[in-house]
Amino acid sequence: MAPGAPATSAVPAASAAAAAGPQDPRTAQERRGPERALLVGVAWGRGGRLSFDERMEELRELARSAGAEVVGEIRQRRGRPDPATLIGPGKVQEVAEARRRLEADVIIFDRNLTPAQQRNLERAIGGKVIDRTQLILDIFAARARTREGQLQVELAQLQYLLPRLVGMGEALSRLGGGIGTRGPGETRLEVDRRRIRRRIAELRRMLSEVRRHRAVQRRGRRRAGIPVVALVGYTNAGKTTLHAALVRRFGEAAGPVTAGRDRLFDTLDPTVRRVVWPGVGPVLVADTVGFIHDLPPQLIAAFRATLEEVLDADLLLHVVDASQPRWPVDVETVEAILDDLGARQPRLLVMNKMDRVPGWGPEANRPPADGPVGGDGRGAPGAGRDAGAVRLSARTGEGLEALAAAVAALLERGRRRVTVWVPYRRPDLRARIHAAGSVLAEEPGPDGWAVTALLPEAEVGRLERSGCRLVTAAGTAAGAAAGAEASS
Ligand SMILES: Nc1nc2c(ncn2[C@@H]2O[C@H](COP(=O)(O)OP(=O)(O)OP(=O)(O)O)[C@@H](O)[C@H]2O)c(=O)[nH]1
Ligand SMILES: [Mg+2]
Repeated sequence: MAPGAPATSAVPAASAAAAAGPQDPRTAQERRGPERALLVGVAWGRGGRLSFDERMEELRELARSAGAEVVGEIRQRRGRPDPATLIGPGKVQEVAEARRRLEADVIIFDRNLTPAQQRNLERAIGGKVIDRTQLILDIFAARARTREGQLQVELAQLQYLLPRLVGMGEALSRLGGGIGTRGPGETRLEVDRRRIRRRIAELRRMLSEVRRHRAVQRRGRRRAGIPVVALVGYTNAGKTTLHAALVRRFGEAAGPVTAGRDRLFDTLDPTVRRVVWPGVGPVLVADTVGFIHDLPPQLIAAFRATLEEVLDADLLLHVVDASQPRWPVDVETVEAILDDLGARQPRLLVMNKMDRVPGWGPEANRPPADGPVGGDGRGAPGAGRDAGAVRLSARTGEGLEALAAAVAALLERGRRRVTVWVPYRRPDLRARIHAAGSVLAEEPGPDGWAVTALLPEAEVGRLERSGCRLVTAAGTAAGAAAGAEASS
């Protein structure tokens, strides 16, 4: 690979590109389909929890999910990263040559680049260089559907961009239209930076407005007292597929359910659907954005509010792609992010895609007679990360009953299912029941409400002392209403 060698290439698309000529104003995409990406991986020290291969495989998936075609991959192992260019100078040359040879439109680094490293690399390589964070931001930008999601992504992008605007034109021209376009002088840049800061402030204002609105919705939901179960987990674990399966199986009315797609970060905005959970009653099931290792900090910050809303749930179903040997690492990654977000509620591990695990049958889930459900089909229950997990296939629906039972048990844990009679003159007590537990049913009687709810034991005693009457320890709403009438 002599420097300056002619850009001969075995790639058929090259001839189309050559025919288009250097003056062709069309973008790479218009000329020849997907953007051609060259991946660069760097490993140093003992590496992280994922192997080099696993990280590069994930980068490949991310690039594919962003709509790019991966045309090559270059790796380097080093004692430590080069402060100026991350990879060594010789490797930079190799990447520059590969870019020309493979006619790559974009070089994607597996590691996050400082603004200076990115600038140095773009100069030396002579093409667009982006890092993993920017790749993920691009995917998010393409996926955001709700207004809040779009505002959050734009905010994260601008926050990422701001420190990269220092004395450079490439980053600006990369934006295409919109904020600050190509070839600015220093003065122009100053203006653009100001405009970006103004836009960031504006986005923050709009987001807080949207969030106020969400808070109102959430309060309404709390008042309704319906338990919320949120599906969380690594990207591509099968959350959306499981969400759809649950809605199909337990949903009230058949509505449009979107199926998950095999691409990373397919779901960006939380989707909440109401189902009737066996043994529990109405339950809201929320599908959420997937997590990934080394999640860009800008994105955590931007999506914090959305995630916190979801983390308000009564129970988290942590969905895992159990068909991947690396699943324990993914579990750790997700648990760590949940801990960071301050998630306190019970979590149930759901080992998904079991249809791909040889030798599995849904009977591997022990009957939910007592205690945590699940059990290891292959090893001793109670041992390892998957202790107490439920195994299922969201795709085939096998194992959904075991999940249903496990969730019902967890939602009732530490709470008692009671029907209490609340006199009409004590709306405060009715409000207290709503605040303290999950209301399953309410029926008006001649002189009070019969409220059936899952309540903490202590709260049941407090209510009795305050003038509520326990109608039945457990029973149907209809029976409770009859009881309330009889006792009035
Ligand atoms: N074989 C098999 N494939 C599954 C199963 N569940 C999901 N998948 C596939 O896995 C891929 C990802 O599924 P999704 O439901 O989109 O995953 P997700 O967790 O919602 O992903 P993000 O929204 O990107 O975080 C899709 O191609 C699904 O068809 C399963 O039980 N078995
Ligand atoms: Mg999804």
